[in-house]
Amino acid sequence: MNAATEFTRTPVTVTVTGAGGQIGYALLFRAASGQLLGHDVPVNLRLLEIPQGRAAAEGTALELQDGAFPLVSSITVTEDATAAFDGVNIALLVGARPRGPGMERSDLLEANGAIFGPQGAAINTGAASDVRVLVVGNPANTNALIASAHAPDVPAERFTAMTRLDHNRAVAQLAAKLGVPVSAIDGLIVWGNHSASQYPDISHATVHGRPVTELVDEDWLAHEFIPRVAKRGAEIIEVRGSSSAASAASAAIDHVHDWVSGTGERWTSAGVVSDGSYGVPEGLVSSFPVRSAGGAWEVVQGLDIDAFSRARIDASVAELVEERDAVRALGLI
Ligand SMILES: NC(=O)c1ccc[n+]([C@@H]2O[C@H](COP(=O)([O-])OP(=O)(O)OC[C@H]3O[C@@H](n4cnc5c(N)ncnc54)[C@H](O)[C@@H]3O)[C@@H](O)[C@H]2O)c1
Ligand SMILES: O=C(O)C[C@H](O)C(=O)O
Repeated sequence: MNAATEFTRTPVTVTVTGAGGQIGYALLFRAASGQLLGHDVPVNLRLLEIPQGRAAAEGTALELQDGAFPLVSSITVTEDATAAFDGVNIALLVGARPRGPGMERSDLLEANGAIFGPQGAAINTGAASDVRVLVVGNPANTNALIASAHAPDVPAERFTAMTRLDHNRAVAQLAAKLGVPVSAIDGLIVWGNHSASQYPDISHATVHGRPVTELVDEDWLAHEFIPRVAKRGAEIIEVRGSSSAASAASAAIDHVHDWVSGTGERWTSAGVVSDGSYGVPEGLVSSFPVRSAGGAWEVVQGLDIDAFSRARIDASVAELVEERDAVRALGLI
């Protein structure tokens, strides 16, 4: 729509599913402004919706046009996954089926399998060779596993799940407790599933280079910090009346930006396919401590895991194994 005539770079194609929803509304404007991929990178924005969400996505597209973003090369709204993912470089899979009244967890997995399987297949067929996928829609880790299983020609490490919101929440809680800016904290980790079983781990974290474990007590850690971070999604729903949206969009921007641009020596957390590191079964999409270099995530290796951490990592990974086994039993992977 807006011709990015002054940019000589080929536009990067960014597809957002669930584009008519809350997160889509917050995410697309930041992608349009250059915060996702850089302030010199033009973008083609593809907005994928289902019929019920189409009008909202069309409205968002009109507002994106009205933003007159110099980096936006084109805006397309579609209900066709094949068209949405044709040539896609960055796929942000946000649209998902929320748990409805009377729905069991297996119903939720099955309903989302029907979304993420075909979307994975459409990515397999049409995506650009450098495609990078971030799954935001819940249950994010297992949805990423499903999508990846339907995209055998795309390297599994290109499918990731968002645990950056959990990471950011943990950093913010710790910074508030210690009375320091968030930028002073490094080495924090979120392990496992994006669910209440996740383990926000401070045992390797530093503040201004000093170990955080010297500054907080175990009681606060076990009874305040860990449950507060792990249940923050529920707290937001209770206070706000709907689930986190702008903070989730912000975390998605952080995840993709760091993936593409690199983290340097700093760590963050991301749901990535396990290579067996830290005893997490190979092939599961689990949250790990990661750095990004050369456009690829790498798990930070060689960390000592104490008994307190081991038990919590194992519990969250056990939940991921259960989810994987459930979607396997349903024939979704
Ligand atoms: N990983 C995280 O940290 C995190 C954080 C917050 C929310 N979430 C999850 O993100 C998802 C989206 O949240 P939201 O607040 O934007 O929800 P929302 O209900 O406002 O929007 C979701 C949109 O997805 C659309 N949609 C459903 N199925 C689709 C499909 N097959 N293809 C394309 N679009 C489809 C719906 O029509 C709707 O417009 C939810 O699953 C939520 O639980 C994850
Ligand atoms: O917890 C939820 O259902 C919403 C989301 O995953 C969140 O972490 O805010």
